[in-house]
Amino acid sequence: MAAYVNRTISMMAGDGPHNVAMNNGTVRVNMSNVDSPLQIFVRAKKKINDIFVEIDDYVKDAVTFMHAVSGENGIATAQDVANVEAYVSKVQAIREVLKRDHMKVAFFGRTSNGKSTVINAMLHDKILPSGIGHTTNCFLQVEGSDTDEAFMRTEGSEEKLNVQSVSQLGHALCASRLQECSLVHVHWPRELCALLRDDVVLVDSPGVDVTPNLDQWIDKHCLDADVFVLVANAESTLMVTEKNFFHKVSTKISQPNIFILNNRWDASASEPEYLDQVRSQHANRCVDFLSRELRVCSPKEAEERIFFISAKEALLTRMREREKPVSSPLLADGHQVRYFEFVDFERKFEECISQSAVRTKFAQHSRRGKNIAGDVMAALELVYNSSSEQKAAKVEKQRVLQEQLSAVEEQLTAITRQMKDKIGRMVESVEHKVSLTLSQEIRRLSALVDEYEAPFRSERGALELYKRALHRHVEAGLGSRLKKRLSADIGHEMDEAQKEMAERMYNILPMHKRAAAASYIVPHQQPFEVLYRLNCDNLCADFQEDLTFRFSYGITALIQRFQGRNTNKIALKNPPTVTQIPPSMPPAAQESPRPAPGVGPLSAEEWSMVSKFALGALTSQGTMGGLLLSGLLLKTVGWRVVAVTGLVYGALYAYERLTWTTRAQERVFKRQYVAHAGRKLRLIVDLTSANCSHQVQQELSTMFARLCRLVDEATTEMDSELTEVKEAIKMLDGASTSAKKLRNKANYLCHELELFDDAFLKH
Ligand SMILES: Nc1nc2c(ncn2[C@@H]2O[C@H](COP(=O)(O)OP(=O)(O)OP(=O)(O)O)[C@@H](O)[C@H]2O)c(=O)[nH]1
Repeated sequence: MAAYVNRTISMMAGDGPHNVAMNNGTVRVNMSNVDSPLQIFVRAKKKINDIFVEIDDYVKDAVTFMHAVSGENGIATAQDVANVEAYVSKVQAIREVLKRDHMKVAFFGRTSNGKSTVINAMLHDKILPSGIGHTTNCFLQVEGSDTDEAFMRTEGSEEKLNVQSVSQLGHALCASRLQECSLVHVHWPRELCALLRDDVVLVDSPGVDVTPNLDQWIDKHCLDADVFVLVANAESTLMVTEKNFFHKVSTKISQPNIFILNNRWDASASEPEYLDQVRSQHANRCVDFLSRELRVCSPKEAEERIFFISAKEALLTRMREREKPVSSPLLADGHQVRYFEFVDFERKFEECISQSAVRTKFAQHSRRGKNIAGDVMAALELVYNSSSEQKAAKVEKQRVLQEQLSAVEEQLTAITRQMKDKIGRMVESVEHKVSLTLSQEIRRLSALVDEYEAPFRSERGALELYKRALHRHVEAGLGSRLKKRLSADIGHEMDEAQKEMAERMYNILPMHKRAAAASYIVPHQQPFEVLYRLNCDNLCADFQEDLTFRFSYGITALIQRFQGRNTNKIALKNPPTVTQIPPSMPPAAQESPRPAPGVGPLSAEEWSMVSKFALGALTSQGTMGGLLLSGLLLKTVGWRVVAVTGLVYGALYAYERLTWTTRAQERVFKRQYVAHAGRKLRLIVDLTSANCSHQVQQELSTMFARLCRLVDEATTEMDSELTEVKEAIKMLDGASTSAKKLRNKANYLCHELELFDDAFLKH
């Protein structure tokens, strides 16, 4: 009772939630809901919706990111992507639920206690059918419509029905009755009602005394209700059927918020003498019911949830206020107090439903939002760690590659320089060796020619055949000798040089390229052979033998011998260079007369003139010279000495003439051939040795170039690998930065949800 008085005084003083003004006995209530406790729910809903929009964007960004770092990039697996992707639909589902989230209040009570009238009063309009007897046939849910249009829909149907038909459909007396458990949605323009505007949904029910299916009701219509209002009849008292219903509710719902309205309190105006006692009796029973029987609140809290009202008067007042036509009689005494209590109920109800709905609906959303952000953050954390680890590994690989690359380049430069020097030295050495060996072989050319033993005939045709065969013999003999002396030696040196080259290159090559270089280290199957061409046919094409018989002691031979000795003396005074004349010439070669023009006491021309003169003088018979010379000799040595000398001379001549056989001719031929071929071969010593050294240079340079190509391929591979590594580092850097940003955004979202909890859930 004290609470009732205090509440009434408070209301009268105008410090209630709605501004109240008295005007000619009519109560006016400010319809503005700016200060309404329902705004807590409205603001909370808006806030959590906004946060979930951000979570939605965040999860989509995370999915895009995960796709980008999966697949070829290999930072995230397909499973990681799928895990994050699953949150997109989850967030969408929560957003859908959030859109539909509202504050639901369900009205229960016996038939004709005035449930529909209470709802109509709260909505400031006569929306639901009411009347004496059993009126409400099914569950009627009044909710806000986003349009100006008022309409209704039956359960499971999208068809919009005229709202006027609610009085038929929901009326128990209507012919087309619905099942009592079925639900009819009544959509009423939000702008016409503050409660609906603030997402409050009011559910009217048939009387709890008209059905045995209370469990079905509860399962279908009560589990998501934030507040229950028991509309009792103040003219009687709480009935067992009503109590039973709420006992069932409290077994299925933990700590339901229950308000008890003792309606029809206007009846007390006709019996004012028992007003306080009846009120006190009702109040005590209700407090006892809530606190002791149902145990849903303390007795003190229960006192705050029990009201004595007249819904009929409240509705009438509000209809008048809105200047709606009403056919109601004059209001009974005390109607203002009852109206204030009705308003007080609304205020308490709003506070309760707002807080309850925020807690029951948004707490779980907030929790799920944090879980989602946390899970996505964990997935991103893994990506961040993975990308950071991979990046560190790539940076290390980049460092190693750069070091390898510069080491290979440095070593290649050094090896190239050293190999160039080595090849140069080898080329010089081979040139010298070939030159020396060929010269030595030329010196023993006479032995080689003497070894040739084909039958010799001086006839022209046979002689030509003999010459050609001799050319081939010399070619083959010289060739095999050179080959024997040079190839093995130079080949060995070549092998050693090539082996060294390959080994040094092998060491700077990466492992997978070494096999190719290793093939060069294996000694050659075919030994290196020096290639040269001694074409005696061409070389000695101008060889012209002279097989004419010449007496050794003839005047001409003597003069020539004398001339040759002098020439030799002259030649010895002016020794030839090594390349011109080898140090030890074969005797046959040395016998060959060589003119030495412009040296000595007599020039070659002078000697020629003298010999011609002498010959001319001695060989022309009957000339004055011959006579003179004969006379001079006879006079000086006597005719006997002349005769003996002539005899010996003639004998010598005869001997030589007789021994001028084919064999002797062959010897002369070979001597002439050796002299000529030796001279010609000496001319090609430099060329041949240069060719051989060039061949060696080619061989070594080609192999070195091949090895360099291997190194080049390796460095190219390393370069491209380095480029790939750099690109991977760039990608991983971007991935870890993005993962970090997204991870931080999850922290921000969790923080936002914490702020939401602080603002709306922790009071
Ligand atoms: N005197 C008086 N009559 C009321 C009050 N509230 C409702 N009534 C009347 O009681 C009758 C039943 O009201 P309803 O609102 O239809 O009652 P209900 O609980 O919805 O009834 P059902 O829909 O049948 O369950 C109507 O004639 C109302 O005018 C009230 O506070 N005082």
